[in-house]
Amino acid sequence: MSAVQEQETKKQKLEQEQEAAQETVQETVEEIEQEEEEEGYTEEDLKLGHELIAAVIANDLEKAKALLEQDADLCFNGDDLGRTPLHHAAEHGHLDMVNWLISEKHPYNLTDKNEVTAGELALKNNHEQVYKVLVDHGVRIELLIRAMKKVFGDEGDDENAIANEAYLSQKLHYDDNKLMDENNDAVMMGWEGPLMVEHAKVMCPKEGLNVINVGFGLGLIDSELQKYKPKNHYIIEAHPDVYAHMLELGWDKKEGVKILFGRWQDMVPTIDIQFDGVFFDTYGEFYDDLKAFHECVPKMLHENGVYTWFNGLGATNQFFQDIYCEVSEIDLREIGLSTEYIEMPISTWAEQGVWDGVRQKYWVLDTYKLPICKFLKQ
Ligand SMILES: C[S@@+](CC[C@H](N)C(=O)[O-])C[C@H]1O[C@@H](n2cnc3c(N)ncnc32)[C@H](O)[C@@H]1O
Repeated sequence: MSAVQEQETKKQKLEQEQEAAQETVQETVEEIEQEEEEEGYTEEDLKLGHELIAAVIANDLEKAKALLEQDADLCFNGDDLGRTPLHHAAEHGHLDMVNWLISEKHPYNLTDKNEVTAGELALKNNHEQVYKVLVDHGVRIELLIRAMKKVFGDEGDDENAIANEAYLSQKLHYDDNKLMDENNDAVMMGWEGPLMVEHAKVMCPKEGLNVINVGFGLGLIDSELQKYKPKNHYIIEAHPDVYAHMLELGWDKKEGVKILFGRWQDMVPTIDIQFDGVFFDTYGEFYDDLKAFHECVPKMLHENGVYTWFNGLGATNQFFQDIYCEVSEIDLREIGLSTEYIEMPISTWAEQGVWDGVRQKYWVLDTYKLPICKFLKQ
């Protein structure tokens, strides 16, 4: 067989495999949709479901296995709180039961009627080992989903760009130390001030450095960075209202400051200097955008420089935050950067009246995990 023929055969085989895999995914999606359509449980389902929950609470693995064989719903959530077997196993700290449930493909991320995850129940009840198993499993699943998206393609990229464009075309307003969008969602809030002080400190520990901030918002981090008299202080900002606000405040006239007005996706490729400190904090973007920015960093960062980013990953759920922080660390390691999370207490978000007039609270955690990324040592 010639090399060309061999390649063609391989290509055909690959195409067949991809088609078969796509069909399997399609079938699974259809099955899930059908299950979702079927409303409520039959009496038999309820009986088996409650028995399964009882077996899980009693840590009776054999009984639980037998019930599953009799077709009990692995994710039965018919109790008052809408908690699944994994919630109950995690709450009671039954490690073997947790391991069995996830081995049976119980999703790790189901929430109850109060948006509580199994992981949070393990954490709240100090079941450290169970919590670690759940976090590790969550990380594995997220990486697997990532790998599948790579193989089968992901429409997410286009959707992300559309969401960011939609944000950028909205009218914004500054209001009482907040930057708000048209829907009264907060783009940036003053309670984040202490976080910005720390980010500035780690990326710009002395005077005369080259620094860049992506996303001006309230200008909190930029005001902090100015205190260290940077030699070059680049700021990328894409929203016309924010840009106009920056000009009103005279940011374009500050010594060393260079404003790049546009999306970072378009501005970063135009930059021809390297930075001692890089900070990233945008809005109307998703994890894939953050990851795409991570990938730009090795070109922008001086060999001894520090890269840090606003860590709002899973910020309304400690369990999800711990999973996404690990996923991010893995993503960053893949592009040659180490990550250390410095934990700092944060309480300003919980002060009286902070969220008044804000449609959706985007933060509930008492600890902030501030990421410090550097080039991995060879
Ligand atoms: C959360 S605020 C930044 C707050 C800032 N760290 C501070 O200390 O005040 C996010 C900013 O990113 C800007 N932004 C959103 N998408 C952007 C993009 N693709 N490129 C550049 N800036 C963007 C927003 O307009 C907004 O000003």
